[in-house]
Amino acid sequence: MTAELIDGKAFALRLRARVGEGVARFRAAAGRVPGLAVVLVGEDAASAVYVRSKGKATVAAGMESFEHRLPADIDEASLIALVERLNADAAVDGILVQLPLPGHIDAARVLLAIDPDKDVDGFHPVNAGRLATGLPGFVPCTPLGCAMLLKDQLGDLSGKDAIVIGRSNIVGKPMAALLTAESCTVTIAHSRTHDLPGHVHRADIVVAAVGRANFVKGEWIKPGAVVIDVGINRTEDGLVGDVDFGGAAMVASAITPVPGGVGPMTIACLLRNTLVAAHRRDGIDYDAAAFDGIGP
Ligand SMILES: Nc1nc2c(c(=O)[nH]1)N[C@@H](CN(C=O)c1ccc(C(=O)N[C@@H](CCC(=O)O)C(=O)O)cc1)CN2
Repeated sequence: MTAELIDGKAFALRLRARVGEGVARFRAAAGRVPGLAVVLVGEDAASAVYVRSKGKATVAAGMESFEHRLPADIDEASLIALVERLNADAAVDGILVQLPLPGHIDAARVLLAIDPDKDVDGFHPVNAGRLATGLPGFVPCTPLGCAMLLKDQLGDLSGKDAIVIGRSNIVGKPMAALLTAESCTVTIAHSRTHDLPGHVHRADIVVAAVGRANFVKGEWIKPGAVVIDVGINRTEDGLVGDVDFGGAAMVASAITPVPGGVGPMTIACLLRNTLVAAHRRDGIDYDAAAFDGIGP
């Protein structure tokens, strides 16, 4: 292996510590602590683990955590009614509905019910529009974390050729918008892309978010490229990313591991977004650019 390992776990711990300091300053200025409400529907084991981690991290940063666990057979109207109560709750700065939701619930309708100014996941179409047009809003946590790692690794991203493999609303599209805002030349690749290896081979930055184990091969990577692996695939060999790590690490200049790369950044960025939400709601100045240098 020749690539440098991008330690997302360590970066996330530093970011969480900075959020904790920001919470202490907010508390002194506002006389209250930020609050994050997390809604979990059903018994999905991985989701339950993520929700528990979010609650613990929220409390560790000095914020208040409100956890709502609902049965898998809850109807959509009752879930939306809970979201509306949280929208109106003055102690709640951020609202997050853990995904995936059970099949009988239309996730898009539920996300639409969240007040965009409390949408710390950044999934509401209003926040997608704000990101696309450069207005202040909330950026989804996983791509925000990827962008932070990239800027930390490369500094100025301007003029870099970047490829984002995957076009989901949660990762691919916001990732492409963030890279565009950083003046990269961005290709969004997907299942219909012709000559994917050729596209990847031209990129200085590769962000893989396809959800297929070891999908991106080492020989596709341009020598010296930086590779960000968003995939979390459970296989018989354990947890692996979307990138063939062994092959890619031979040619890339830097690469995120799975686990310990992008994943931990997701929760750290959620705390960061919640702190930003609290500042905005109370009209307290918060220089997000000075804090992490990324995003609106
Ligand atoms: N409402 C949301 N739902 C989901 C999101 C989200 O951002 N908002 N993202 C994912 C799940 N997720 C957080 O919710 C998440 C995934 C992975 C990790 C992480 O730290 N992964 C570790 C490995 C953990 C493991 O062993 O399973 C790593 O990569 O090192 C944190 C959060 C889908 N749903």
